[in-house]
Amino acid sequence: MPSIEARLKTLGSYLVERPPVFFGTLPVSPDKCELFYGKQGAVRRLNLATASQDELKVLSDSCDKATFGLAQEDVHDESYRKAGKLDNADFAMHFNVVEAGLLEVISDELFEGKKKKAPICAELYKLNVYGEGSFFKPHLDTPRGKTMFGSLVITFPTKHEGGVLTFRHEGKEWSVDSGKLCAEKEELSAVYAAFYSDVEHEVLPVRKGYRVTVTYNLYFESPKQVGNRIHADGSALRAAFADLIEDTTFMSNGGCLGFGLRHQYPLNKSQYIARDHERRWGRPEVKYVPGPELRALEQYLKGGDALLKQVCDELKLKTSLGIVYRDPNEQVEVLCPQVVDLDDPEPRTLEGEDCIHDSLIHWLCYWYGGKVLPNRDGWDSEMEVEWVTDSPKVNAVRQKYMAYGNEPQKAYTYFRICLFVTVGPEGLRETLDD
Ligand SMILES: O=C(O)CCC(=O)C(=O)O
Ligand SMILES: [Fe+2]
Repeated sequence: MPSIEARLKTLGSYLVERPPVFFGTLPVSPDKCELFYGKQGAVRRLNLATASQDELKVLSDSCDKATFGLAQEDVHDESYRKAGKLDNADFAMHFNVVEAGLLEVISDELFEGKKKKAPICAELYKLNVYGEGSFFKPHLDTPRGKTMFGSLVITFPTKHEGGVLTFRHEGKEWSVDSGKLCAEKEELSAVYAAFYSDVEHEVLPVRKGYRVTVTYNLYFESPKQVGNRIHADGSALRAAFADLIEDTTFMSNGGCLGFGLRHQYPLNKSQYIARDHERRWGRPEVKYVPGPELRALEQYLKGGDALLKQVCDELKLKTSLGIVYRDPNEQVEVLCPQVVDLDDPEPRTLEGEDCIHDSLIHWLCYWYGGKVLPNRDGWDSEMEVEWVTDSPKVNAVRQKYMAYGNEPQKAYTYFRICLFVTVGPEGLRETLDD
Protein backbone atom coordinates (compact mmCIF):
# COMPACT_ATOMS: atom_id res chain seq x y z
CA MET A 1 0.00 0.00 0.00
CA PRO A 2 1.54 3.41 -0.92
CA SER A 3 2.21 5.79 1.96
CA ILE A 4 -0.45 8.29 3.05
CA GLU A 5 1.76 11.06 1.70
CA ALA A 6 1.85 9.43 -1.75
CA ARG A 7 -1.89 8.92 -1.66
CA LEU A 8 -2.51 12.57 -0.78
CA LYS A 9 -0.41 13.47 -3.82
CA THR A 10 -2.50 11.17 -5.98
CA LEU A 11 -5.66 12.76 -4.59
CA GLY A 12 -4.39 16.18 -5.67
CA SER A 13 -3.48 14.88 -9.12
CA TYR A 14 -7.10 13.83 -9.73
CA LEU A 15 -8.03 17.47 -9.70
CA VAL A 16 -6.83 17.82 -13.27
CA GLU A 17 -9.45 19.30 -15.48
CA ARG A 18 -10.69 19.25 -18.98
CA PRO A 19 -9.37 22.24 -20.91
CA PRO A 20 -10.93 25.45 -19.56
CA VAL A 21 -11.55 26.51 -23.17
CA PHE A 22 -13.48 24.83 -25.92
CA PHE A 23 -14.24 25.82 -29.45
CA GLY A 24 -15.63 24.56 -32.70
CA THR A 25 -17.51 25.43 -35.86
CA LEU A 26 -21.22 25.90 -36.07
CA PRO A 27 -23.23 25.73 -39.30
CA VAL A 28 -25.23 28.93 -39.81
CA SER A 29 -27.83 29.85 -42.39
CA PRO A 30 -27.26 33.14 -44.28
CA ASP A 31 -30.22 34.82 -42.53
CA LYS A 32 -28.48 34.26 -39.16
CA CYS A 33 -25.55 36.33 -40.45
CA GLU A 34 -27.74 39.37 -41.08
CA LEU A 35 -26.51 42.33 -39.02
CA PHE A 36 -28.42 45.56 -38.34
CA TYR A 37 -26.35 48.34 -36.87
CA GLY A 38 -26.13 52.07 -36.32
CA LYS A 39 -25.67 54.42 -33.39
CA GLN A 40 -28.07 57.18 -34.26
CA GLY A 41 -30.67 57.74 -36.94
CA ALA A 42 -30.50 55.41 -39.93
CA VAL A 43 -29.86 51.76 -39.36
CA ARG A 44 -27.64 49.90 -41.83
CA ARG A 45 -27.95 46.31 -42.79
CA LEU A 46 -25.16 43.94 -43.73
CA ASN A 47 -24.93 40.22 -44.30
CA LEU A 48 -21.74 38.89 -42.71
CA ALA A 49 -21.82 35.82 -44.94
CA THR A 50 -21.62 37.79 -48.17
CA ALA A 51 -20.32 41.25 -47.18
CA SER A 52 -17.74 42.83 -49.47
CA GLN A 53 -14.52 44.37 -48.09
CA ASP A 54 -15.99 47.83 -48.80
CA GLU A 55 -19.13 47.08 -46.82
CA LEU A 56 -17.04 45.73 -43.96
CA LYS A 57 -14.97 48.91 -44.04
CA VAL A 58 -18.16 50.96 -43.59
CA LEU A 59 -19.03 48.77 -40.60
CA SER A 60 -15.53 49.16 -39.21
CA ASP A 61 -15.64 52.95 -39.64
CA SER A 62 -18.97 53.10 -37.77
CA CYS A 63 -17.41 51.47 -34.71
CA ASP A 64 -15.97 53.17 -31.65
CA LYS A 65 -12.45 52.32 -30.63
CA ALA A 66 -12.48 49.29 -28.37
CA THR A 67 -11.39 49.75 -24.77
CA PHE A 68 -10.39 47.17 -22.18
CA GLY A 69 -10.81 46.85 -18.41
CA LEU A 70 -7.83 47.85 -16.31
CA ALA A 71 -8.09 48.26 -12.54
CA GLN A 72 -11.87 48.72 -12.76
CA GLU A 73 -11.68 51.34 -15.51
CA ASP A 74 -12.26 51.17 -19.25
CA VAL A 75 -9.01 52.18 -20.91
CA HIS A 76 -8.27 52.94 -24.56
CA ASP A 77 -4.69 52.12 -25.53
CA GLU A 78 -3.91 51.09 -29.09
CA SER A 79 -0.65 49.44 -28.11
CA TYR A 80 -2.73 46.97 -26.11
CA ARG A 81 -5.92 46.67 -28.07
CA LYS A 82 -6.61 47.87 -31.59
CA ALA A 83 -10.13 47.05 -32.76
CA GLY A 84 -13.54 48.60 -33.36
CA LYS A 85 -16.55 47.91 -31.16
CA LEU A 86 -20.27 48.45 -31.05
CA ASP A 87 -22.15 48.20 -27.76
CA ASN A 88 -25.12 45.83 -27.60
CA ALA A 89 -27.54 48.77 -27.87
CA ASP A 90 -26.15 49.63 -31.33
CA PHE A 91 -26.60 46.37 -33.22
CA ALA A 92 -28.97 43.42 -33.60
CA MET A 93 -28.76 40.02 -35.28
CA HIS A 94 -31.05 37.09 -35.89
CA PHE A 95 -28.30 34.80 -34.66
CA ASN A 96 -29.32 33.44 -31.28
CA VAL A 97 -27.04 31.36 -29.02
CA VAL A 98 -29.94 29.54 -27.37
CA GLU A 99 -31.54 28.52 -30.67
CA ALA A 100 -28.14 27.49 -31.97
CA GLY A 101 -27.95 25.03 -29.03
CA LEU A 102 -24.71 26.56 -27.80
CA LEU A 103 -25.72 26.93 -24.17
CA GLU A 104 -26.23 23.19 -23.86
CA VAL A 105 -22.85 22.52 -25.43
CA ILE A 106 -21.17 24.99 -23.09
CA SER A 107 -22.74 23.55 -20.00
CA ASP A 108 -21.84 20.02 -21.10
CA GLU A 109 -18.29 20.85 -21.99
CA LEU A 110 -17.25 23.28 -19.29
CA PHE A 111 -19.09 21.52 -16.50
CA GLU A 112 -18.92 18.01 -17.85
CA GLY A 113 -22.53 17.48 -16.90
CA LYS A 114 -23.61 13.91 -17.27
CA LYS A 115 -26.81 14.00 -15.29
CA LYS A 116 -27.99 17.45 -14.40
CA LYS A 117 -26.61 20.49 -16.14
CA ALA A 118 -25.89 23.88 -14.69
CA PRO A 119 -28.50 26.39 -15.82
CA ILE A 120 -26.54 29.10 -17.53
CA CYS A 121 -27.37 32.10 -19.65
CA ALA A 122 -25.48 34.21 -22.17
CA GLU A 123 -25.80 37.99 -22.23
CA LEU A 124 -25.00 39.75 -25.48
CA TYR A 125 -22.05 42.05 -24.79
CA LYS A 126 -20.28 43.62 -27.79
CA LEU A 127 -19.60 43.39 -31.48
CA ASN A 128 -15.95 43.73 -32.41
CA VAL A 129 -14.38 44.41 -35.79
CA TYR A 130 -10.70 43.67 -36.35
CA GLY A 131 -9.39 45.14 -39.62
CA GLU A 132 -5.87 44.64 -40.96
CA GLY A 133 -3.32 45.12 -38.15
CA SER A 134 -5.94 44.94 -35.38
CA PHE A 135 -5.20 42.79 -32.31
CA PHE A 136 -5.87 42.39 -28.60
CA LYS A 137 -2.89 41.62 -26.35
CA PRO A 138 -3.06 38.84 -23.69
CA HIS A 139 -5.61 39.57 -20.98
CA LEU A 140 -8.17 38.00 -18.65
CA ASP A 141 -11.80 39.06 -18.91
CA THR A 142 -13.18 41.19 -16.11
CA PRO A 143 -16.09 39.34 -14.51
CA ARG A 144 -19.14 41.59 -14.58
CA GLY A 145 -20.88 40.39 -11.45
CA LYS A 146 -20.46 37.46 -9.11
CA THR A 147 -22.27 34.89 -11.20
CA MET A 148 -20.34 35.54 -14.39
CA PHE A 149 -18.01 32.62 -15.03
CA GLY A 150 -16.87 33.01 -18.61
CA SER A 151 -17.12 34.47 -22.09
CA LEU A 152 -18.31 33.25 -25.45
CA VAL A 153 -16.90 34.62 -28.70
CA ILE A 154 -18.69 33.96 -32.00
CA THR A 155 -16.68 34.76 -35.13
CA PHE A 156 -18.81 35.23 -38.24
CA PRO A 157 -17.76 33.97 -41.68
CA THR A 158 -16.21 37.13 -43.14
CA LYS A 159 -12.99 36.39 -45.04
CA HIS A 160 -9.91 37.04 -42.93
CA GLU A 161 -6.39 35.83 -42.32
CA GLY A 162 -4.64 36.01 -38.96
CA GLY A 163 -6.59 37.25 -35.95
CA VAL A 164 -6.03 33.88 -34.29
CA LEU A 165 -7.67 33.74 -30.86
CA THR A 166 -5.04 32.16 -28.61
CA PHE A 167 -5.61 30.86 -25.07
CA ARG A 168 -3.06 30.01 -22.38
CA HIS A 169 -3.69 28.33 -19.04
CA GLU A 170 -1.36 26.49 -16.65
CA GLY A 171 1.38 26.12 -19.28
CA LYS A 172 -0.92 24.92 -22.08
CA GLU A 173 -1.95 26.76 -25.22
CA TRP A 174 -4.89 26.50 -27.64
CA SER A 175 -5.33 28.42 -30.91
CA VAL A 176 -8.55 29.17 -32.74
CA ASP A 177 -7.83 30.20 -36.32
CA SER A 178 -11.33 31.32 -37.30
CA GLY A 179 -10.36 32.50 -40.82
CA LYS A 180 -8.95 29.08 -41.62
CA LEU A 181 -11.74 27.12 -39.89
CA CYS A 182 -14.48 29.03 -41.77
CA ALA A 183 -12.68 28.71 -45.10
CA GLU A 184 -12.18 24.96 -44.69
CA LYS A 185 -15.86 24.25 -44.10
CA GLU A 186 -18.00 23.46 -47.10
CA GLU A 187 -21.18 24.64 -45.44
CA LEU A 188 -21.44 28.21 -44.21
CA SER A 189 -20.13 28.16 -40.61
CA ALA A 190 -19.34 30.47 -37.72
CA VAL A 191 -16.70 29.66 -35.10
CA TYR A 192 -17.41 29.65 -31.39
CA ALA A 193 -15.03 29.69 -28.41
CA ALA A 194 -16.20 29.49 -24.79
CA PHE A 195 -13.82 29.89 -21.87
CA TYR A 196 -13.60 30.73 -18.19
CA SER A 197 -12.94 34.42 -17.49
CA ASP A 198 -9.61 33.68 -15.80
CA VAL A 199 -8.07 31.99 -18.84
CA GLU A 200 -5.56 34.27 -20.53
CA HIS A 201 -6.38 34.99 -24.16
CA GLU A 202 -5.26 37.24 -26.97
CA VAL A 203 -6.21 38.06 -30.55
CA LEU A 204 -3.13 37.94 -32.79
CA PRO A 205 -2.92 40.66 -35.49
CA VAL A 206 -5.25 40.32 -38.47
CA ARG A 207 -3.15 40.11 -41.64
CA LYS A 208 -5.89 40.45 -44.23
CA GLY A 209 -9.62 41.15 -44.38
CA TYR A 210 -11.97 41.84 -41.46
CA ARG A 211 -12.61 39.57 -38.49
CA VAL A 212 -16.05 40.27 -36.97
CA THR A 213 -16.94 38.80 -33.57
CA VAL A 214 -19.86 39.02 -31.18
CA THR A 215 -19.05 38.41 -27.52
CA TYR A 216 -21.34 37.22 -24.76
CA ASN A 217 -20.88 37.14 -21.00
CA LEU A 218 -21.73 33.75 -19.52
CA TYR A 219 -23.57 33.57 -16.20
CA PHE A 220 -24.97 30.98 -13.84
CA GLU A 221 -28.68 31.51 -13.83
CA SER A 222 -29.52 30.73 -10.25
CA PRO A 223 -27.21 29.82 -7.40
CA LYS A 224 -29.70 27.31 -5.98
CA GLN A 225 -29.58 25.01 -8.94
CA VAL A 226 -25.85 25.30 -9.47
CA GLY A 227 -25.17 22.88 -6.63
CA ASN A 228 -26.13 20.01 -8.93
CA ARG A 229 -23.19 20.33 -11.22
CA ILE A 230 -21.69 16.92 -11.93
CA HIS A 231 -18.14 16.35 -13.07
CA ALA A 232 -17.85 13.18 -15.15
CA ASP A 233 -14.24 12.59 -14.18
CA GLY A 234 -15.07 12.78 -10.49
CA SER A 235 -14.97 9.04 -9.91
CA ALA A 236 -11.17 8.83 -9.52
CA LEU A 237 -11.12 11.72 -7.05
CA ARG A 238 -14.07 10.29 -5.15
CA ALA A 239 -12.46 6.85 -4.94
CA ALA A 240 -9.09 8.26 -3.79
CA PHE A 241 -10.78 10.41 -1.14
CA ALA A 242 -13.01 7.55 0.08
CA ASP A 243 -9.99 5.26 0.22
CA LEU A 244 -8.06 7.70 2.41
CA ILE A 245 -10.81 8.30 4.93
CA GLU A 246 -11.50 4.59 5.24
CA ASP A 247 -7.89 4.06 6.25
CA THR A 248 -7.81 4.14 10.06
CA THR A 249 -4.17 5.30 10.09
CA PHE A 250 -5.00 8.45 8.09
CA MET A 251 -5.64 11.46 10.38
CA SER A 252 -6.83 9.10 13.10
CA ASN A 253 -7.64 12.02 15.37
CA GLY A 254 -9.28 14.00 12.57
CA GLY A 255 -7.87 17.10 10.94
CA CYS A 256 -8.02 19.54 8.12
CA LEU A 257 -7.01 19.17 4.46
CA GLY A 258 -6.13 22.30 2.47
CA PHE A 259 -6.55 22.78 -1.28
CA GLY A 260 -5.56 25.94 -3.17
CA LEU A 261 -8.32 26.80 -5.66
CA ARG A 262 -7.38 26.32 -9.32
CA HIS A 263 -9.47 29.18 -10.70
CA GLN A 264 -9.71 32.88 -9.94
CA TYR A 265 -12.87 34.46 -8.57
CA PRO A 266 -13.91 38.07 -8.17
CA LEU A 267 -14.20 39.04 -4.51
CA ASN A 268 -14.79 42.50 -3.09
CA LYS A 269 -12.60 43.84 -0.35
CA SER A 270 -14.65 43.86 2.83
CA GLN A 271 -14.26 46.37 5.58
CA TYR A 272 -14.03 45.75 9.27
CA ILE A 273 -17.58 44.91 10.27
CA ALA A 274 -17.56 45.35 14.01
CA ARG A 275 -16.87 49.10 13.89
CA ASP A 276 -20.16 50.21 15.49
CA HIS A 277 -19.66 47.78 18.29
CA GLU A 278 -16.10 48.98 18.69
CA ARG A 279 -17.12 52.63 18.82
CA ARG A 280 -19.68 51.99 21.50
CA TRP A 281 -18.26 49.19 23.56
CA GLY A 282 -14.63 48.75 22.59
CA ARG A 283 -13.12 46.00 20.48
CA PRO A 284 -15.23 42.84 20.57
CA GLU A 285 -13.78 39.35 20.69
CA VAL A 286 -13.24 38.64 16.98
CA LYS A 287 -13.80 35.01 16.08
CA TYR A 288 -12.96 33.37 12.79
CA VAL A 289 -16.18 33.02 10.78
CA PRO A 290 -16.04 32.84 6.94
CA GLY A 291 -17.61 36.05 5.61
CA PRO A 292 -20.72 36.26 3.41
CA GLU A 293 -18.70 36.73 0.20
CA LEU A 294 -16.88 33.45 0.71
CA ARG A 295 -20.05 31.60 1.70
CA ALA A 296 -21.75 32.82 -1.48
CA LEU A 297 -18.75 31.85 -3.59
CA GLU A 298 -19.26 28.17 -2.67
CA GLN A 299 -22.19 28.21 -5.14
CA TYR A 300 -20.12 29.50 -8.03
CA LEU A 301 -17.00 27.36 -8.04
CA LYS A 302 -15.71 26.34 -11.45
CA GLY A 303 -14.29 23.14 -12.97
CA GLY A 304 -12.08 21.13 -10.62
CA ASP A 305 -12.86 23.44 -7.69
CA ALA A 306 -16.58 22.63 -8.03
CA LEU A 307 -15.77 18.95 -8.36
CA LEU A 308 -13.76 18.94 -5.15
CA LYS A 309 -16.59 20.56 -3.20
CA GLN A 310 -19.09 18.15 -4.72
CA VAL A 311 -17.06 15.08 -3.76
CA CYS A 312 -16.67 16.39 -0.19
CA ASP A 313 -20.44 16.98 0.02
CA GLU A 314 -21.07 13.42 -1.13
CA LEU A 315 -18.65 12.05 1.47
CA LYS A 316 -20.32 14.29 4.08
CA LEU A 317 -17.12 16.16 4.80
CA LYS A 318 -17.51 19.78 5.82
CA THR A 319 -15.85 22.33 3.55
CA SER A 320 -15.21 26.02 3.94
CA LEU A 321 -13.43 28.62 1.88
CA GLY A 322 -10.83 30.92 3.34
CA ILE A 323 -8.44 33.63 2.24
CA VAL A 324 -4.83 32.81 2.95
CA TYR A 325 -2.67 35.89 3.33
CA ARG A 326 1.09 35.65 3.12
CA ASP A 327 3.39 38.26 4.48
CA PRO A 328 6.44 38.03 2.18
CA ASN A 329 8.64 39.56 4.88
CA GLU A 330 7.75 37.08 7.52
CA GLN A 331 7.19 33.89 5.48
CA VAL A 332 4.08 33.32 7.50
CA GLU A 333 0.53 32.70 6.40
CA VAL A 334 -2.72 33.59 8.04
CA LEU A 335 -6.21 32.37 7.24
CA CYS A 336 -8.75 35.18 6.98
CA PRO A 337 -12.52 35.08 6.66
CA GLN A 338 -12.66 37.72 3.91
CA VAL A 339 -10.56 39.76 1.52
CA VAL A 340 -9.63 42.58 3.86
CA ASP A 341 -9.76 46.19 2.77
CA LEU A 342 -6.24 47.14 3.79
CA ASP A 343 -6.96 50.81 3.07
CA ASP A 344 -9.86 50.81 5.51
CA PRO A 345 -9.08 53.71 7.88
CA GLU A 346 -10.75 51.72 10.65
CA PRO A 347 -9.90 49.73 12.61
CA ARG A 348 -6.99 51.99 13.30
CA THR A 349 -5.28 50.73 16.32
CA LEU A 350 -3.47 47.63 17.30
CA GLU A 351 -3.03 47.66 21.04
CA GLY A 352 -2.62 51.40 21.10
CA GLU A 353 -0.55 51.67 17.91
CA ASP A 354 -1.75 53.52 14.85
CA CYS A 355 -2.95 51.55 11.81
CA ILE A 356 -1.26 48.44 10.52
CA HIS A 357 1.85 48.13 12.62
CA ASP A 358 4.92 46.22 11.41
CA SER A 359 3.07 42.97 11.53
CA LEU A 360 0.27 42.59 9.03
CA ILE A 361 -0.25 39.05 10.29
CA HIS A 362 -0.76 40.17 13.87
CA TRP A 363 -3.16 42.88 12.67
CA LEU A 364 -5.24 40.43 10.62
CA CYS A 365 -5.51 38.08 13.59
CA TYR A 366 -6.38 40.86 16.01
CA TRP A 367 -9.11 42.54 13.95
CA TYR A 368 -10.40 39.89 11.58
CA GLY A 369 -10.11 36.70 13.60
CA GLY A 370 -7.30 35.45 11.34
CA LYS A 371 -5.57 32.19 12.25
CA VAL A 372 -1.86 31.62 11.83
CA LEU A 373 -1.16 28.55 9.67
CA PRO A 374 1.71 26.09 10.12
CA ASN A 375 4.90 27.71 8.92
CA ARG A 376 8.64 27.70 9.02
CA ASP A 377 9.17 30.93 10.88
CA GLY A 378 8.59 30.08 14.46
CA TRP A 379 5.12 31.55 14.80
CA ASP A 380 2.79 29.35 16.85
CA SER A 381 0.31 27.77 14.51
CA GLU A 382 -3.34 28.03 15.53
CA MET A 383 -4.59 25.53 13.01
CA GLU A 384 -3.08 22.34 11.63
CA VAL A 385 -3.52 21.92 7.88
CA GLU A 386 -2.33 19.09 5.67
CA TRP A 387 -1.88 20.79 2.27
CA VAL A 388 -2.90 18.66 -0.71
CA THR A 389 -2.62 21.17 -3.56
CA ASP A 390 -1.34 24.69 -3.86
CA SER A 391 -3.01 27.32 -6.08
CA PRO A 392 -1.35 28.08 -9.41
CA LYS A 393 1.03 31.04 -8.97
CA VAL A 394 -1.14 33.33 -11.09
CA ASN A 395 -3.94 33.02 -8.54
CA ALA A 396 -1.94 34.82 -5.87
CA VAL A 397 -3.40 38.33 -5.76
CA ARG A 398 -1.04 41.14 -4.78
CA GLN A 399 -2.48 43.73 -2.43
CA LYS A 400 -0.73 46.96 -1.37
CA TYR A 401 -1.01 48.62 2.00
CA MET A 402 0.69 51.23 4.14
CA ALA A 403 2.67 49.73 6.98
CA TYR A 404 3.23 51.96 9.97
CA GLY A 405 6.37 50.89 11.74
CA ASN A 406 8.93 53.45 12.77
CA GLU A 407 7.84 55.35 9.70
CA PRO A 408 5.06 54.73 7.20
CA GLN A 409 6.11 52.70 4.23
CA LYS A 410 4.45 50.99 1.29
CA ALA A 411 4.26 47.24 1.66
CA TYR A 412 2.47 44.44 -0.07
CA THR A 413 1.06 41.02 0.62
CA TYR A 414 -0.36 38.18 -1.47
CA PHE A 415 -3.56 36.27 -0.92
CA ARG A 416 -5.14 33.22 -2.46
CA ILE A 417 -8.45 31.47 -1.98
CA CYS A 418 -8.32 27.97 -0.47
CA LEU A 419 -10.80 25.27 0.34
CA PHE A 420 -10.49 23.49 3.67
CA VAL A 421 -11.98 20.09 4.35
CA THR A 422 -12.64 19.02 7.92
CA VAL A 423 -12.10 15.29 8.42
CA GLY A 424 -13.51 13.69 11.56
CA PRO A 425 -11.53 11.19 13.65
CA GLU A 426 -11.26 7.56 12.59
CA GLY A 427 -14.68 5.86 12.83
CA LEU A 428 -16.48 9.24 12.83
CA ARG A 429 -15.24 10.78 9.60
CA GLU A 430 -18.39 12.66 8.59
CA THR A 431 -18.35 16.30 9.66
CA LEU A 432 -21.13 17.78 7.54
CA ASP A 433 -24.38 18.44 9.41
CA ASP A 434 -27.49 17.47 7.49
O1 LIG B 1 -13.01 39.41 -30.19
C1 LIG B 1 -12.41 38.46 -29.72
O2 LIG B 1 -12.08 37.47 -30.35
C2 LIG B 1 -12.05 38.45 -28.27
C3 LIG B 1 -12.55 39.65 -27.56
C4 LIG B 1 -12.12 39.65 -26.15
O3 LIG B 1 -11.25 38.94 -25.73
C5 LIG B 1 -12.80 40.55 -25.20
O4 LIG B 1 -13.67 41.31 -25.59
O5 LIG B 1 -12.45 40.51 -24.00
FE1 LIG C 1 -11.27 38.97 -23.61
